[in-house]
Order: sequence, then structure tokens, then C-alpha cells
Amino acid sequence: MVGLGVGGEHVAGRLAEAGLDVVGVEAELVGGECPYWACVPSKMMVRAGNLLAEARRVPGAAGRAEVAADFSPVAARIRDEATDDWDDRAAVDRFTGKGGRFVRGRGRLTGPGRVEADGRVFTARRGVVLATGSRPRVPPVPGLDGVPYWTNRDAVSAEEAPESLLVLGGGPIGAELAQAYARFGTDVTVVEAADRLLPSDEPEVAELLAEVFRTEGIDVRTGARATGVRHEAGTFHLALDGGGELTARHLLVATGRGADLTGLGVEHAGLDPDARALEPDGRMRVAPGVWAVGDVTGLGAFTHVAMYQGEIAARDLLGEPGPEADYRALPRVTFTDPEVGSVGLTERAARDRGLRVRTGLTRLPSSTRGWIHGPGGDGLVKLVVDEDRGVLVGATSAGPAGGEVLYGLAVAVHAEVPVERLRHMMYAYPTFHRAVEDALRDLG
Ligand SMILES: Cc1cc2nc3c(=O)[nH]c(=O)nc-3n(C[C@H](O)[C@H](O)[C@H](O)COP(=O)(O)OP(=O)(O)OC[C@H]3O[C@@H](n4cnc5c(N)ncnc54)[C@H](O)[C@@H]3O)c2cc1C
Ligand SMILES: NC(=O)c1ccc[n+]([C@@H]2O[C@H](COP(=O)([O-])OP(=O)(O)OC[C@H]3O[C@@H](n4cnc5c(N)ncnc54)[C@H](O)[C@@H]3O)[C@@H](O)[C@H]2O)c1
Repeated sequence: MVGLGVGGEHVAGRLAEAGLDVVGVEAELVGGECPYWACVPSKMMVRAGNLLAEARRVPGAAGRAEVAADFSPVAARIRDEATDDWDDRAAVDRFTGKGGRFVRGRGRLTGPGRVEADGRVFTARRGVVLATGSRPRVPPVPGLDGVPYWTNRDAVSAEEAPESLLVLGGGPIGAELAQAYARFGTDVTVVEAADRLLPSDEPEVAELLAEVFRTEGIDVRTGARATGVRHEAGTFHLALDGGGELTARHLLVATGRGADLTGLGVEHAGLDPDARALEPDGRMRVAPGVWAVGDVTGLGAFTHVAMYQGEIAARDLLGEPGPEADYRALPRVTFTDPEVGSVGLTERAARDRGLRVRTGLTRLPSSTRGWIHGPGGDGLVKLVVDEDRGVLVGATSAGPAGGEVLYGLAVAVHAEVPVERLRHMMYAYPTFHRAVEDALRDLG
């Protein structure tokens, strides 16, 4: 097992519990990016930011509230509760407690079934699993490599909210962290090269989010290209295409992540070390005797994908039956406020695949629950139907509980529930998910 992030930890633990002799090699912390520098700490920041935003909605709705934001309890919670001060002892013990052998070091393939780590060579009888994750992709903006910019790691381990922050990239990382910090009083500007925020999501969502961001005082620059960066006297200066310059005390680079195969020795398994990712088959095999799971596969950089793939690889290694990987109903949630949940194909992606598409859309404020909710109740439900098959192939639910509303829609896409059946079921009144019925009606 090379890499014990969420994906690798899952496979290694499962195999060790099943009685296999498992050697787990981890270069940094067992658990990987998600618990220490990504999902968990960022969601703690988001939760705290949401509390502030809700408190600020009290006037006019429920009385008076005086809100004085303080980032220190968030930093303390991340340090003490989430990451144990970035110490993985508990995770290492969990793995060795299952019978695994733990090696701290950087592993590399040196031959068929052979991995070198920490000056030792290990030979696998059953196979090698590669789960080495991803790294931030830093764009070639002149000057960027010489300045002390932040990545997600710095952004989630800061002790205080910065005075001002430039966020390069308006994808999930940029959007979540921009809003969380803005709610703590940071003066935030988001610089996104595409023509909208969250460009992989439906355009209606991007519009909604940009509007909310602007209302909250976040400066959103879309279609903006950085042409140069300098850092002088503690201030970043970001020059933009077409003139203009943005300044801030900190700069967060959130322009995507990608696998890094250099130094992993994949050529010893007949794989291309310059490839963007390791491409697995439906059982997560990438070469004879080699499996890959998680971000390194480039099939959706999410913790739930890494664990889903990890379970399939573990089953395959143990010779257990089960279905092959299926990404049709891959759910994605961006934890902004409104929270953006999506599953399957966007309208654009469905059309690009040549499907005969029909869409339905409804906005939450026009639903009973959205109207009752009042401030903070912005959101929408959008459905993407394959007309020929009469099933949902994609859906988006944005709103106060967008990620939770998504669940029913994900079941519909996964199980290919006929739209006709969805039209004739009951939706509890007055829930946010009842807006799905309005979106179905909008399909015509
Ligand atoms: C800011 C942020 C927020 C995120 N939020 C979410 C979220 O809310 N929900 C969600 O589903 N996903 C989220 N993600 C994505 C999620 O963190 C990743 O998809 C997930 O961590 C991938 O797991 P992995 O096991 O593939 O890789 P990783 O977690 O990156 O683990 C890979 C491990 O391999 C180790 N390694 C690498 N090379 C070697 C080597 N040669 N030898 C030994 N060890 C090696 C690394 O040290 C690392 O520990 C977020 C990501 C970021 C950056
Ligand atoms: N809630 C979640 O599940 C969650 C949260 C954060 C991250 N993640 C995962 O982590 C991965 C990485 O996140 P991300 O937001 O960095 O990646 P991303 O690729 O989704 O978004 C990066 C954004 O940066 C923009 N960009 C690229 N180069 C640029 C440049 N030079 N100037 C300005 N903008 C530029 C892109 O157009 C894009 O919108 C995601 O794919 C996601 O799977 C998931």
C-alpha cells in the first residue's frame, strides 16, 4: 500500500482485517489531505462562518444580535479536535491495531510487486495499491513561484483570519474558503479565469453564488487572468490581463489539483510516469498486480470517491464478488452558503454526449419552505432528463441544505428511477426537497 490517505487507509485497513499481511507506506500523515488540510478543517471553518451569517440574519427576523467574529476558536478546534495538532498517532495505531505493518517514508515501485521505502524493499505476494493522492496545481503566472502564496494547507491552518485575501481560482476550494474567511471579516477578492464561479456546475448556480458573494462583500472577478505577481512589503500585487492590479496581504492559490506520478516508479509496472493520472479499469486495476484508488486516478477528487474505489479494490484483492465502479451518480457538494449539491451530468455535459435533454428548474424562494426560510433561503433545483430513456441523468440542488436534498436526486440517478414515477410520489410539506416536485412540473 503506497499512500495512506483516505483511499489507502480504507484499503489497507480492510485487507489487514481480512488477515492479509499488509505493509502501509505513508510519506506524511496517515489519513492524508482530507482530515488534516482539506475536507474536515475547511468544513469546520464553513460551519463557523455559517453560524456568523445566521446570527447576522437575526435583525428583522427574530430580534437583536450583536456579532463579533473571532477566528481563534475555529483555529483551536482545527488544531485540537480535528488534527490533534497535525499528529497521526491515533490513525497509525488504528492501522497497526488491525494487524498492518506501518512504514513512514516515500514509497516507489522498483519492479513487479516490489516497493522500496525507508531504505527497505518489500515484495508483495498479492499486489501493490497506489493511493498517492494529488497536489495543488500552480499555474504558470510570472512571479508566482517566487512569492509566499498559500495553498489549502496554509489556509486551513492559519491562526487568524487574514486582513485581506486574494483567491486565485473560483472552484470548490476557492469558493468555500473565500466565503468562510469573508464572514470572519477578511476582505476577499476571487479571481477566476473562467466566465463564472464553479465552472463545472450549472451556470444558474454560478449566477446565484456570485450574487450572494457580492451581497456579502466578496469581490468576484470572473473571466480574469493574472499576468504577474509580486510580493512587496508584506503585500501581494496581482496584475490582471487588460490592466488593473489587485492587492492583498495574502494570496491563496486554488486553481485545481492533480496527481503527481514523478518519482513513484510507475514505469516499472509498464505505466507512463508523465501521465496526468493512473487510469484504472472497473476493478481499480492499472497494471498486472497493481491497483490505484483515489485522487491519483483523476476520476473525481473527492473523499467519497477514494473510499468507494478503495472498497472495490479491497474486494477485488480479496476475491470477493461485487459490481465494478460506476460513476454515473457521482455526487458532489460544495459547502458554500447556499450549499451546492450536484449529481451526474450537467445540462451541458449531457448535451455534449449527444443526449436528447429536457431540463426543469425551480427557485427555492418560490417554494413554501424557501419563502418561510426568508433571508439565506436562496437556492434552486435543476433536473436534467434523458428524454429517450425518461430518467434523470443529472441534478443540482442549491440552498440551505443543498447537499442533503441531493440525496433523493442521487438515488433517482443511481437507480434510474423513471421520471414518471418521481412525478407521482409524495414530497413532505414544507421541506426544501419538495422543490423537486416543482422542478419536475417545470419539465412540462
Ligand atoms: C481544501 C480541500 C477541501 C476538500 N473538501 C472536500 C470535501 O468536502 N469533500 C470531499 O469529498 N472531498 C474534499 N476534498 C478532496 C479530498 O481531500 C480528496 O479527494 C481526498 O483526500 C483524496 O484521498 P486520497 O487518498 O486519494 O489522497 P490523499 O488524501 O491526498 O492521500 C494521499 C496520501 O499519499 C501520501 N503519499 C503520496 N506519495 C507517496 C509516496 N510516494 N509514498 C508514500 N506516501 C505517499 C501522501 O502523503 C498522502 O497522505 C477537499 C480537498 C481540498 C484540498
Ligand atoms: N466540497 C468538496 O467536495 C470539495 C471542496 C474542495 C475541493 N474539492 C476537490 O478538490 C479538487 C480541487 O479543487 P479546486 O477548487 O482547486 O479545483 P477546480 O479545478 O475544481 O477549480 C479550480 C478553478 O481555478 C480556475 N483557474 C485555473 N487556473 C486559473 C488561473 N490561472 N487564474 C484564475 N483561475 C484559474 C479554474 O477555472 C477553476 O474554476 C476539486 O476537483 C474537488 O474535487 C472538493
